[in-house]
Amino acid sequence: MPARPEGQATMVSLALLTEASDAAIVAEGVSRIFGPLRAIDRLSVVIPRGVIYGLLGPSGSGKTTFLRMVVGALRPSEGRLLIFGTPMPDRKIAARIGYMPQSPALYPDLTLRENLAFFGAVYRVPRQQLEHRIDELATDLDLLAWLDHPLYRFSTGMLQRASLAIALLHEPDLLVLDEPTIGLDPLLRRVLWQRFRTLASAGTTLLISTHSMDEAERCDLLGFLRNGRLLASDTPAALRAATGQESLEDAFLVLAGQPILPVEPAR
Ligand SMILES: Nc1ncnc2c1ncn2[C@@H]1O[C@H](COP(=O)(O)OP(=O)(O)OP(=O)(O)O)[C@@H](O)[C@H]1O
Repeated sequence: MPARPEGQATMVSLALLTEASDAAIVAEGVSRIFGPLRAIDRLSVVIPRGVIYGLLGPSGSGKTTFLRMVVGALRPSEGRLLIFGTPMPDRKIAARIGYMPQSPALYPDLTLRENLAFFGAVYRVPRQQLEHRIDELATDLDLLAWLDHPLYRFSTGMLQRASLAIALLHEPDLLVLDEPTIGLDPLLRRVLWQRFRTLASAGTTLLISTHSMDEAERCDLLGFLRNGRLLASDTPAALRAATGQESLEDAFLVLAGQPILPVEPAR
């Protein structure tokens, strides 16, 4: 009875095709090779639009390398990487992406307003919109009182928010954030995550790298990365269920083939 299985196969591949063609990010066997090192090793994933996708992995697992390929700053050594259906790197698509690198790339001697105006010109935000956008972002990110102060006077948390404001300036469709809340206090983390959720609800796709299990729990979808390989990619609940673990940390260890050591009771 070949007709039915064939029909089913067609339906499945059509479903995959539709999912992929509509996706924000499609990676097909993407690698990035530095000399003898495969920093990203044949990574395949489909990330739909309007979700928060977390990339979780230990230091050196390849998170930043993957993010840099997504924003077009690095070329894949192998495979295909499509953003909104277009192979990267591509200038037009890059203009639809907001990137917040791990260390804020800002001008410390300029005021926040001057930094925002500079990047606004780089992103070609129309002049008549720019002033309004600067005020809006400074209000949303609680930086209004600091708009005319130079950045060298800003705390770490304020710099993180300034960096996020710059990534959001041109209202990107895809926001790529490299450990955006590292070193921030819990209240500020919560504020930023509320902001991320609002953006996703409005249709923005967010790709966020993190070390933190607590943040991983807040993502719609999660990819576990280790030694450049994507070990699994699913919802946090599905990853826990598939591994039979209660915590994402233990789910990660199971998928990484590492032993789960008992936690020492507090003294
Ligand atoms: N330009 C480069 N040249 C050579 N090796 C590189 C380069 N960029 C990254 N690597 C190596 O690739 C591997 C992955 O690095 P990457 O920065 O992507 O990891 P990461 O998961 O983001 O780490 P962290 O959480 O510490 O930021 C590391 O071994 C790193 O040393």
